[in-house]
Amino acid sequence: MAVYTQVSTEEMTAFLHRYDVGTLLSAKGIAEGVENSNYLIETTAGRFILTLYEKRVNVDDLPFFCALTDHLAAKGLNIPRMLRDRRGEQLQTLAGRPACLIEFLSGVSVTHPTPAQARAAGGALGDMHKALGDFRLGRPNSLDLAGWGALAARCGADLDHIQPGLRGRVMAEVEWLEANWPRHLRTAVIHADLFPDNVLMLGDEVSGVIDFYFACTDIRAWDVAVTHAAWCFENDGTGYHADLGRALVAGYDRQFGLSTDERLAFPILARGACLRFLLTRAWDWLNTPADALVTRKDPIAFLRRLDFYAEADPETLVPA
Ligand SMILES: Nc1ncnc2c1ncn2[C@@H]1O[C@H](COP(=O)(O)OP(=O)(O)OP(=O)(O)O)[C@@H](O)[C@H]1O
Ligand SMILES: N[C@@H](CCO)C(=O)O
Repeated sequence: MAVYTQVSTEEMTAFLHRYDVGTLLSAKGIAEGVENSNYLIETTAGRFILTLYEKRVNVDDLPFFCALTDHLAAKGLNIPRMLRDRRGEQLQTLAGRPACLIEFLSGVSVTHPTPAQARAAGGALGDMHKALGDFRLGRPNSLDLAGWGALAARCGADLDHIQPGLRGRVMAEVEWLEANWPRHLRTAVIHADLFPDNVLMLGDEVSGVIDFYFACTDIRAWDVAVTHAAWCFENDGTGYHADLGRALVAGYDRQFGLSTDERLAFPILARGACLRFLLTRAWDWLNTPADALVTRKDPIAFLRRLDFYAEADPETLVPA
């Protein structure tokens, strides 16, 4: 359960008084998520999400995330806005943490997507990339190729405690990606973490995209590769579902589209995506405090995906 920071009822009540959102009826910690503390708040005016930003979110980046979500919501996409208090402020401090009150969107995250749902997710990603065409801000990706190398070095020999031989495999992959990374591809602002748990769905429709806290400027097609790796396998990384892969890319192509160069580089981008999640999960696996109410995610599930992409043929994976 991702509640790292406990907020007392008194603190919560005083916090809500800054906004025009009625009075507190209930506040429950949300079990899903690993990065931030999230509460579902019910007031006399409706439902809201309260997020307290933890470890990986840099407070200096919060204005970028506010501007990004405002931009996408203004374009009519189903993106929850970070609400403004009576003084017009979006960013707050609560229980000693940076915090935001966020619009609640209906919908559920799917655990076993159907091809129709994967197509809708690909379409939502394409819509986002289209809507970001005129977004002028940027944010460097701290979890890019250089960041993966640095994180791998910080995990060091402890990687072998997760699985014998993992350190050597990871270091070889970092080296291979450094030699082969498609640096010529177009960059843009991307979501960079579009896992099924960050997409809210009603039936086969996307009712919301959440969790923009890894959004950054990087290779745009890498966002498609991250989404592909997140949506098209069993949770443990076994069993690639080609029907989901085809549907997701078709949904994306319909709304935005991959170039020939992006298709050719897709397995390399996907290997980079797998390494990114393998490493952040490995770091969390090795460093999550014993008293944190959070379920650690399995790094090896992304090693299995990496093995798949290392053998994959771009023509089959993302046919034109
Ligand atoms: N705006 C929203 N409307 C409805 N539900 C939301 C909203 N924001 C978050 N949630 C719920 O809270 C859960 C956790 O949110 P979120 O994924 O942002 O947390 P996180 O700790 O940043 O997660 P992650 O591990 O995916 O990075 C989501 O799975 C969803 O159920
Ligand atoms: N979506 C990520 C967590 C956020 O980095 C994962 O499943 O590992």
